Amino acid sequence: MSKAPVRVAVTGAAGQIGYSLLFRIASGEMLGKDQPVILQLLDLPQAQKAVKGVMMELEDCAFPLLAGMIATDDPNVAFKDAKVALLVGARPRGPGMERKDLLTENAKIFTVQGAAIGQYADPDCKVLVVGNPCNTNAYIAKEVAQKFGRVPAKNFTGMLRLDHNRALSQLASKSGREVSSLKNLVVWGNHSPTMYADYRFVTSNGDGVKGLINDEAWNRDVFLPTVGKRGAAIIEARGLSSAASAANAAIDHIRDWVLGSKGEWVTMGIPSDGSYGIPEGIIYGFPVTTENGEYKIVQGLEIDEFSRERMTHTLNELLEEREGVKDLLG
Ligand SMILES: NC(=O)c1ccc[n+]([C@@H]2O[C@H](COP(=O)([O-])OP(=O)(O)OC[C@H]3O[C@@H](n4cnc5c(N)ncnc54)[C@H](O)[C@@H]3O)[C@@H](O)[C@H]2O)c1
Ligand SMILES: O=C(O)C[C@H](O)C(=O)O
Repeated sequence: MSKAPVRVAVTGAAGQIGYSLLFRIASGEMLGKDQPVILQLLDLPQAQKAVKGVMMELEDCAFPLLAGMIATDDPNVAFKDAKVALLVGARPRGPGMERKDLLTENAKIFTVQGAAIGQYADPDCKVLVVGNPCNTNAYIAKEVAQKFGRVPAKNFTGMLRLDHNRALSQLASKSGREVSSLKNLVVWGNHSPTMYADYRFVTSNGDGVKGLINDEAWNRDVFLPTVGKRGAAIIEARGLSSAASAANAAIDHIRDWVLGSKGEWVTMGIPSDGSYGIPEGIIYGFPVTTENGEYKIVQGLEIDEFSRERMTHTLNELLEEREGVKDLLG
């Protein structure tokens, strides 16, 4: 017997990431090739015509798993009974802008959407915030949703997976090992240039990759800046922020959360439970494994002095961002 369809809400459906994301969700790449989906597409009133165009194209793909679609400019409608919510819609960064320039501009969107999720989404709705600054936007949505006591705080996550994937590719090319052979990477902290891509535990077919690379200066002077500033490099090159790779990371994040990471570490921005000295509630990139729709932080990793310094630096940025939005949260 075929499975009941799952409602997936996607905001910013008319945008660049939306255009890369929706077709992959409808083809079963996110929730599995046997899982029908109903897409609930949210965008601004002025973007509704473009959303209709995307829906026409989705129709023209005749995806067997696409069991229905709606388009709306009302968050209360978009999130109704959603089991997965991808919060993509927000203004992207342009050339020369830092992510924190977007903070107050985009923050208001996430108070409204947090309230809608808190009231109308499925109580087990898994929420991924992609719109930047995504950690703090996820924090806002989580805090607002908690006022309604339905969707738990742990279900609100931010996207660090693009940074994780970027770091994997850099490590594969430096070490000469296949990307698929690399295990146990962590990206700690904020999705911003302060993130700390920590490859101390990475192995490839049983070999330690740090030992294979054996170049501490490369870590500090090439690897960390390349991963941290990759978003800006793409904006510089394309004139637009990353879209297909961001959509790909969103698919990876939700797929692993829902279907399991099979023992492998993945990075998710999640509300801290106090692990590794990160204050509770802050949305911070942690290494997790996932099983049965739940994530668990990988515990017991040694934090050396360099790592602690980097983890504190990215945490401080998140604390500053939290301070910047505290008035919005009342
Ligand atoms: N976390 C990450 O790794 C990552 C990576 C890439 C991009 N991003 C971010 O994702 C966001 C979207 O990027 P994009 O390139 O698709 O942008 P885009 O400008 O192409 O599309 C954004 C869409 O969101 C819509 N929108 C704006 N406000 C909205 C609201 N209140 N409700 C619903 N929809 C709304 C716009 O109308 C537009 O259709 C940006 O904030 C960007 O910085 C994050
Ligand atoms: O860097 C940006 O502003 C876009 C996105 O967050 C990215 O990392 O590509």
